[in-house]
Amino acid sequence: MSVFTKVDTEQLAAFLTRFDCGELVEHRGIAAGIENTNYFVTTTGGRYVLTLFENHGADELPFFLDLMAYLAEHDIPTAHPVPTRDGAYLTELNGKPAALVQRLTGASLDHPDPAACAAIGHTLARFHRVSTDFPEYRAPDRDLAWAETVARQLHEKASDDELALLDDELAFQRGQSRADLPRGAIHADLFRDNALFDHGELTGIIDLYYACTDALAYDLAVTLNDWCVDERGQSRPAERDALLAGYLAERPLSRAEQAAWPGLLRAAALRFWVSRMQDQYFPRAAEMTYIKDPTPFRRILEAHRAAGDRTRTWIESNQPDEANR
Ligand SMILES: Nc1ncnc2c1ncn2[C@@H]1O[C@H](COP(=O)(O)OP(=O)(O)OP(=O)(O)O)[C@@H](O)[C@H]1O
Ligand SMILES: N[C@@H](CCO)C(=O)O
Repeated sequence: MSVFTKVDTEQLAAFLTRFDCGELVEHRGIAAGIENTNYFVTTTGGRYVLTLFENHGADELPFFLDLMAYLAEHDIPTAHPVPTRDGAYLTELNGKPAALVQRLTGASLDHPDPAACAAIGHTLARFHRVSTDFPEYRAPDRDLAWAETVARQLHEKASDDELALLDDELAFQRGQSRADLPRGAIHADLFRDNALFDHGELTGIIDLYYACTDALAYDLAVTLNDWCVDERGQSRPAERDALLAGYLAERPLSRAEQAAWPGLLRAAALRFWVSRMQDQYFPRAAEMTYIKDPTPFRRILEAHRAAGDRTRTWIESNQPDEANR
């Protein structure tokens, strides 16, 4: 359940007077999500999502909210935050940092078909084309230094074969550099449950609360690892080809990105294998009763390691012509 901070009707009605969004009609808690408190809010003016941020410091929230506004204003399907009458996106409710954002239509897909994968690839590339000019900066908070810190804690808990794989992969990743790769604001967690589809149309990219400034191609690798892999960690080729074709049609990868691609796929698998093991071995408070299985990401990592440079072949041979000249 994901209502950690209860908001009653009176409190919400008073809160909404800070916005030019009409009067409260109804509100109800949203069950999905494990990080924040979310409510669907209907007013006489429209439909919104109210988020009370449970784990983020108020200092990092403007980056996320400004990015959502920036993307929505550049025609990327994200929820535009609603400004208060004073023009602020970030406000406070019940002692928690809070924001009201537009409610998007649609629902996430558990089993996206190639057409949905092409749509997310295409839209992610459009996201990246504009996010390189987003003027704010946020350091990645799930980077290699973070993984190394978690790995040290896992030494007390994880199995010998998990630790051997983890240590070997960390050593490989220490030798990888992103210095030559195009950077910008990235989503960093664009899993299937963070995209909404309505009648086959991609209507929303949500939950930008891991967004940060990092290599664009890494964001593509994160997305591909979730959208195009089955429960056993096996690649789904039709979905993979559609997602990459959708992306590359809009934003070809540079030669440096093509060379880095096998390592980025591994880094993206490592990041979620590590965070899921952290949640499994060190569960946080009550909200973490729903723990996602780390095993698929271990399998994905092993598959990318076994494939070696073969994961680069597809990327190189499917670039639009001008990118390879
Ligand atoms: N702008 C929006 N429009 C429509 N639905 C939304 C919107 N934002 C969130 N939702 C709904 O609320 C649910 C939870 O939101 P979200 O994924 O942001 O939760 P969270 O707790 O912040 O994050 P996490 O997924 O990391 O646990 C989503 O699955 C979606 O159904
Ligand atoms: N998308 C993440 C959870 C939120 O970061 C996962 O599936 O592990």
